[in-house]
Amino acid sequence: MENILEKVKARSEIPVYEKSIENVLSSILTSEDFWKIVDLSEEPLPLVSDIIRVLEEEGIVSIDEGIKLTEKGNKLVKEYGIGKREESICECCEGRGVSLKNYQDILEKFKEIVKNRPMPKHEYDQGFVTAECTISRIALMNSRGDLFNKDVLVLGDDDLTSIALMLSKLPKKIVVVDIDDRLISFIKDVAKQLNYENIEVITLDLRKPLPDKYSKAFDTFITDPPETVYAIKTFIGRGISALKGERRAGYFGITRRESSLDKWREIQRTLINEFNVVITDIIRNFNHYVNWGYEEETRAWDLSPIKKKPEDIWYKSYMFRIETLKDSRGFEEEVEIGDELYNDAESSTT
Ligand SMILES: NCCCCN(CCCN)CCCN
Repeated sequence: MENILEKVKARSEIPVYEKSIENVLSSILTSEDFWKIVDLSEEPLPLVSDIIRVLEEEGIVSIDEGIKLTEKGNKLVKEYGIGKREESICECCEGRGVSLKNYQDILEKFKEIVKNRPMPKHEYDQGFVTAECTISRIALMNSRGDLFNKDVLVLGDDDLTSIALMLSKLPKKIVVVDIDDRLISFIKDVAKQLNYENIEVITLDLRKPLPDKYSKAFDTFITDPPETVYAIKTFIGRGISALKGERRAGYFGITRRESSLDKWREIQRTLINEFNVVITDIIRNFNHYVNWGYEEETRAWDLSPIKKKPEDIWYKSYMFRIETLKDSRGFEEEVEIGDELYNDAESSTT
């Protein structure tokens, strides 16, 4: 195992541990599909690709239709006591911990309305979550008292969470900002169809600070940012600076696909030490992303050992909930960056 670890370290910019290799081997015991192996391993996609390359060089896996252990590979996992990865996800809530029993009518209406939604754009790292996930977000936020009669801010909305919020009739007011005019006009049209007045929909580039009128104006924000350090500051930092004051809530998705645990620790440091908020929830794989269609254009495709588009949902993120306390603060500066907003050593689907 030592020599495998050294070889992967030589190839990858991403921190790699023995556990990273164990996670990949354990996932290969469960599935020979690359996307599923990435999903189960919970290591960043580029690192999984490097590990599989080294395992192939060492004759531990063979790659043809799928990724499989060789005789030598089976001996290795026995020697190291590595077993197959069993997830045991709850069939009822898909692991989210919220029931949609009281949200069935909203779910059906939402599915109907979004049938002709704008398709994901690679340019903006778009990739929307399933309808069940979007409505589960409403159930989750409502369960924490963060929606009823509250002012809610949606920072980036290719998921169309704002439409689910309108259907719920829970918020006092909704403000949606997005960089993509297709989404802005789609959401505006739906608001008109629903005769929903308490919503503002505006085009904004979050590299710039929010307009003053949105500073300290909201009780709750939700966002689903790219996962570079800049994106965490500009999406989540803006959200926090938009909250009215203490004991307000923020929700956002963070993946293991594009963020190593080393990056998770940096993100958590930023939340605790820079923004001075508290993390109240981290719900594993709460967000499930529908395959977005531009796979072949992404680095993930180049890194995949087998050029086969994913069939099932493999890309998921954890839902974080934070609350502000005394002297919590957001991020108000402008950032002069280009695609570093979307790309770093660990990203691969942006
Ligand atoms: N590039 C395809 C997947 C994008 C996922 N990221 C944007 C999601 C917007 N709904 C978010 C990753 C989790 N923060």
